[in-house]
Amino acid sequence: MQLARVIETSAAVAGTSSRTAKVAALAATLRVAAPEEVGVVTDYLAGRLPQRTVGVGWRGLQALPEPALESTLSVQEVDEALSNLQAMAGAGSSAARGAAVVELFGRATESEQRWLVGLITGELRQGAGDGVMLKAIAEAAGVPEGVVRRAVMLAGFAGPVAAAALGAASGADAGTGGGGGETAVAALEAIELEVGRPLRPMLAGSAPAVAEVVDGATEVAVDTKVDGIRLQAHLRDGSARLFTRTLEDVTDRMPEVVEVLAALPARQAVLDGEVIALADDGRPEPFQITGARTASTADPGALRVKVPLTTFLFDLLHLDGRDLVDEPASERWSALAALAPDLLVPRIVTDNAETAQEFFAERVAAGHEGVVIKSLDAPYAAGRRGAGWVKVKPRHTLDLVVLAVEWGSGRRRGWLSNIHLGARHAATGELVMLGKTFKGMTDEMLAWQTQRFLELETHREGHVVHVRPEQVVEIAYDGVQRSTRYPGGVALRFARVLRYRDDKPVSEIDTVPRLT
Ligand SMILES: Nc1ncnc2c1ncn2[C@@H]1O[C@H](COP(=O)(O)OP(=O)(O)OP(=O)(O)O)[C@@H](O)[C@H]1O
Repeated sequence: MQLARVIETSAAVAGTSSRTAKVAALAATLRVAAPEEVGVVTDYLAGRLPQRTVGVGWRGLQALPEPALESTLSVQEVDEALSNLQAMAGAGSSAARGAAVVELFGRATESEQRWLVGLITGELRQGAGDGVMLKAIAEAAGVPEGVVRRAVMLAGFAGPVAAAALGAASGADAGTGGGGGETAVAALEAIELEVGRPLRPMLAGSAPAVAEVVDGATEVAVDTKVDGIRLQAHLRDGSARLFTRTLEDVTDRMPEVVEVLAALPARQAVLDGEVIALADDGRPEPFQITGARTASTADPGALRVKVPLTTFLFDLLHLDGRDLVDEPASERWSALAALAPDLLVPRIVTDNAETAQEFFAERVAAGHEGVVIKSLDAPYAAGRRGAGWVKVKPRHTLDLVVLAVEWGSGRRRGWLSNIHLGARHAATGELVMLGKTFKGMTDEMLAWQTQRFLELETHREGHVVHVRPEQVVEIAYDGVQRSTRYPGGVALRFARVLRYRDDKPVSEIDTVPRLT
C-alpha cells in the first residue's frame, strides 16, 4: 500500500466527527492492505510507530531535504527505513543517521514529510482512538468486536491483531465468500497471553461516592487505591520483567522490585500491581517523589537507597502454565494471596456501604488516594472502563492536556503561568478546551513548566504560547458549569493543578465532563 493512501485515510478520519464514518474509512483501508503490511498500516493509522522510537527526535527532523514532487513511498519502504534507523540508534554514528533521515525524507512529498514527522515524534492527531480502531478491525475482518478487544488486550497492541485477523480473512476469503469471519475468529482466539509479553492493563470506571457502588446486597472487594505507578510483572524461571501502564519495559529502573518479585515461589507468573515510595513512617510520599524515581534511568543502585519503592499487588493473570484472566476476581485473588501473602494491597470484602465508607475514610486519612471497588466475579478485562473495577476518590479530578500557556504578570513575570486545559471529545476524539488555571502551582512547578512548555512551543499569539499537546496534567475542580466561551459548551469551576503526569499518554486523558 502506498503511504499516500494511509495519509488520505488519516485525514478523512480526522476530518469527520462521525464515529461511523471514521470506522468506515479505517475499515475500507484495512481491507485493501496486503496481509503482510496490514499490521503496520493499523499502527500508522493509530498514530503509533511499531518501532516505538527510532533514535531521531523533533530536533533531528527540523532541517529536512527538499520534498519529492511525486508520491512514490510505500508503507513497507517506510517501515524498513524506520527499522534501519532504529538499528542505527544504538550503533551507528549520528552522521549515518542523518544520512538515513535525508534519504527517507528526500523521497517523501511535502505532505508525506509532515505526516512522517508527526508519526515519529508521536504527535499525529488523527482521531483514530482505540475504540474506533477496534471497531474498524472487527468490521474489516467480519468478526465480533469483543473478540478483537480480547485479542488486543492479550497482544498489547492493535497492529499484530489486525495482521492476524485480516491475514486469516484474506487467505480464506478467496473464493469462499464470507468464510473469512470464522477463520479470522479462530486466528484471533489463537492469540494467547504470553509470559514475557506485556498485555493491556484493566482500567477502572469511577463513581463519586462509595455508597453508589456498594449496595448492601452483593459482596465486593474494597481495595486501597495506592497512588504510585502501575506495574505489570512477568516472572519466568527466577527472573522478572517489569512494564508500565503504557507497556514500556522499566525492568532496569527498579532493581529492588525485581528482587522481591523474582523471589516469589512461581516458575511463571504475570502479576498486576502498583509500586510507590513510602516515607519512613509508612505513609505514601507525594506522587511527585514516586513519579520522579520511576521516570529516572539514572543510577538505579543509588536511587533505590534514596527512594526505595514498595510493591503492592492486586491481581494475578497467569500462574505456572494456567491463564487466569477469565477466572472470577475472587479466584485470582486467592491464588495471588497464596503466592505473595506479604505483597497484597490492603483491602476488605464487604456488602455493607457503611463499612466500605469507613475503610475509605481510614485509607484516605492514611494518605492514600481512595479505593478501587471490585466485583468478585468479574474476569480481567482491559479496554473498557466498566463495572468490574470502580474507583472512588475524595475529590473530583481530571487528567487533561495543556494546549497553551500564558506569560505571567506581577509576581509571576518571566514565568509561563496560566495554562489552557484540554479534554478529549468523547465522540470525535478531538481536543476541546475546558478553561484555564494558574492555581495550585508551586514556585518549583512554575520553573519546571516554563522550561517544559518552551520546549513544546509551536507558535505565539501575543502573550499566549501555544504548545504541542503532550503534557498531561491532573486537575482538581469543584464542578462543571455551562459556558459559551469554550467550544465544548462547559467549563471547570475552580480548577487547580495537582500535578503533572508523565505516566499517562495524551491518548488516555479524560473526556469532556458532564454538567454537575
Ligand atoms: N488496588 C488497586 N487496584 C487497581 N488499580 C489501582 C489500585 N491501587 C492503585 N491503582 C491504580 O489506579 C488505576 C485505576 O484507575 P484507572 O484505571 O482510572 O487509571 P488512571 O486513569 O491512571 O487513574 P488514576 O489517575 O485515578 O490513577 C490503575 O491504573 C492503578 O495504577
